[in-house]
Order: sequence, then C-alpha cells, then structure tokens
Amino acid sequence: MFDWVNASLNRKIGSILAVSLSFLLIVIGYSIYQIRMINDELKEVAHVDIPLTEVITQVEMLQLQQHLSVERYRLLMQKGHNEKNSIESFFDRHQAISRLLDRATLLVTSSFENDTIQFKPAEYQLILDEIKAFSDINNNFKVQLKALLINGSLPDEMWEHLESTASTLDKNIVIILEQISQLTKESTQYTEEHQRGFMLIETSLGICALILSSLLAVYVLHVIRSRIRNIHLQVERLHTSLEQGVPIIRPDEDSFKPSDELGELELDLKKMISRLSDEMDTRKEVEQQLIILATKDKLTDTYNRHKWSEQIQLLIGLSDQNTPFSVISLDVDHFKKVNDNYGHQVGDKVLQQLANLLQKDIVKPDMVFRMGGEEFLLLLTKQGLTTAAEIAERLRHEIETFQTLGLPKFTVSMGVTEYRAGETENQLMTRADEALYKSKENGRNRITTMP
Ligand SMILES: Nc1nc2c(ncn2[C@@H]2O[C@H](COP(=O)(O)OP(=O)(O)OP(=O)(O)O)[C@@H](O)[C@H]2O)c(=O)[nH]1
Repeated sequence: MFDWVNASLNRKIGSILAVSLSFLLIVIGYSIYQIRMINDELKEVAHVDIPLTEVITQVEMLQLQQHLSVERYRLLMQKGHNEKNSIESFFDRHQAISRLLDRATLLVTSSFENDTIQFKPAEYQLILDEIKAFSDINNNFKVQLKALLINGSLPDEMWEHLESTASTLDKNIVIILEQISQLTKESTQYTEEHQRGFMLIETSLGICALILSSLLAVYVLHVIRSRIRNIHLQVERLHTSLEQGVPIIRPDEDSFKPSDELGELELDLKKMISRLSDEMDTRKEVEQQLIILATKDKLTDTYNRHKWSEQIQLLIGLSDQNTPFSVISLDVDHFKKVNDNYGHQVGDKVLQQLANLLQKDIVKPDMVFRMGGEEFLLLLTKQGLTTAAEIAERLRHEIETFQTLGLPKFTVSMGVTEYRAGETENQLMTRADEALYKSKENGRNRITTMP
C-alpha cells in the first residue's frame, strides 16, 4: 500500500494533485450528467408540452365556437329560421379540429420515436388515449350534426343528446389541457429539484475537495517546515561549536531513515557533521602530539628547553615577593665515563632512569626539564631556598643510593638558588650554574645553595 507519510515530497505533492484532480473530474462528470438530465427534461417541455398545449388550446377554441354555433343554430331553428349558410362552417370547423387532433397525435407519437419523451411516457400515452377518445366523440358529434343538418330539424331529445356530446367534448378538451399543464408543472418541478440537488452536491464536492486539498497542503507544509527546522538547528549547533571551539556533538546518523528529499539532505548534513567531528578530533590529537613534540624531550619524557623558556618567563611575569620560587640545576657526574665504559645506549638508559627518579619525586606544579646532554633543571614553583635545598639533598641521596640491574651506579651534582624579585632569567640562571659549578668543583655528588 502507498505509504504517504514516508513518501518523497514529489510523491506527496503528486498525490495531492491527483486527489484534487479526481475530485474535479467527479465534479465535472457529475455536472455533465446532471446538465444532460436537465436538458432532456427541458427538451420534453419545450418540444412536446408547449406545442401540444398550443394545438389543444386551438382545438378548445374551435370546439367552443362549434358549441356556440350549435346553440345559435338551435335557437334560430326554434324561431323558424333555417340557417343553411352555417352548414359549411360547421364542417370546416370539424375538419380543422380533426387536423389539429391529428397534429397533436403525431407530435406525441413522433416524440416517442425520437426519444424526446423519456421521463413520463405513461402519462403521455394517457394523453394520447384521451386525444383519441376526443377524436372519436368529435366524429360521433359530426355524425349527429350531419343528421340534424340533413333533416333540418330534430326532436328535443336528439338536440339534448347533441348538446350533451358538445359539453362532453368541451370538458374533455379542458381535461386534456389540464393533464398537459400538470405534466409541464411536474417536469418543471422535477427539473428544479434536479437543479437544487445538482447545486447541493456540486457545492459539497467542491467544499470537500477544498478542505481535503487544504489539509494535505497544510500537512506537507508542516512536514517541510519541521524538516527545515531540524536542518537549521543542526547547522546552528555546528556554527556554535565552531565559533566557541567546543567539541561538535556527533549526530545519530545510523538510526535516521530519510523518507524524502529533505530527509536525504538532513542525512547528508548529519554525515558531514560526523566527518567534521572526526576531523576535529583528529586535529585535536595532532595538535596534542605537536604540543608534546614541541615541549617534551623525546629520550627522557621530561620538558625541553623550549618549554623551560616559556615557563620561566611566565613565572617571572607572575612572581611577587610573597610567592617565592626556586631552581635546581642538575648535572650527572662523569657521565662521559658512563658512555665510554658502558656504551652510549647504557648512557641513554641512565638518563631515562634519572628522569624517572626526578619526576617521581617532583609533584605538580613543579617541573623537570632536560636542557641538553646530561643537564637537567628543576623548577620548584612555590618553594623558597630552604625547602628547595631539602628537596635537592633528598634527590641527591636517592640517586646516590639507587641501584638497578644492568645499569651502573651514578651520582649527580646540583646548584640550588631562589628567584630574586625583579631579576632576569639570565641573572637567575647564572647564579644556578655558579652553584652547580661549585658542587662540581668541591668534589661532585653534592648540592650547593646560592641565595
Ligand atoms: N648517552 C648519551 N650521552 C650523551 C648525550 N648527550 C651528551 N652525552 C654525553 O655526555 C658527556 C658529557 O661529558 P662532559 O661534558 O665532559 O661531562 P662529564 O663527563 O659528565 O663530566 P662532569 O660534568 O665534569 O662531571 C659527553 O660524553 C656527551 O657525549 C645523550 O643524549 N646520550
């Protein structure tokens, strides 16, 4: 079955057009049918009822004239006048009535044959029979009239009979006229009813089509708007994430099933956002790696000279007299000998081991830097000279007593100094180096403090 909700936009709009057109076709078809019906009914009135009424009215007129003439003739005869001249006009009128009756009969029968009469054939058949009966009585009247005119006189009872036949003819023709009039009235009523029904159904169908099309159109607009809103929302979220530098929320594209063109566009957007999110993650990782590469020493995983410069400048910039900080300059004693005696690789391992020992003992935010070769710097960010010296001595002792399989024992010399407010990095480092130099000079494996 046609799944309208999940159909594409083209199919949705197409179906609305199809429904509207179907309604329109129904309305047009029904209109044609109704117009034909009304046309047929009116044809019956125009082609049969009206001409028939005209003919029968003429018959009525002639019949009345005939009746009046008979009356007049009778009176004259009673007075002893013999109106021979009237004879011809009697027969002429009779002839005229007969011709009109034939015309009326022909009108109805030919209308039957042409299918002009479709709605009330029985009634028209009745009228036809009435006309026939009238014709018969009229012929009978003619016979009676002929007898009168030949004899010149008639007994009273014969006159009365003639009179009664004339009255019957008068009445009958009036009845026929009434029947035709009734038929015309009924046909007109029937047509009016048809017209009313036609208007009612046309209007209802039109309103239904309008409501249905409007509802469908509103629904389609609603679907389109909500899809566009979703797309807009996602674009806005992406924009905010990029602007504020916060991670992009990965949209759920797997469970999203697009049902139309806008849905496909939304899915494409989701895919693009996911790809962008992946790329951002990768970029972040690469950035992280670059930061590590730029700030860390590869061999010992301590901070490098570059990081030292950055950090010492920062600390000098932030320093005040209430928060002291100290520097320990450290150098492995006779490291050349280690290399010479055990090889460069063992020398590397000694440096790594030394870095491990230092980093294990130094707690954040204090930091260990390798300045090159076997030289290290320790930055004690909140310690004054006394504490720095204690830490240095503790480290020295730990290194001196440290022993592990496959590595030679080694010692370190250290120079400890505290930052003096307002001095430069150079001044600070010169003092630290001097202190270290003194430790070396005094026999190594020792610390020297310089306030
Ligand atoms: N294995 C190894 N050796 C290094 C590295 N960097 C420098 N060296 C060696 O470290 C030694 C430093 O020697 P010196 O400057 O003479 O100092 P020292 O032998 O420690 O003597 P003092 O400092 O006076 O006690 C040199 O032989 C360098 O080749 C490194 O990354 N790995």
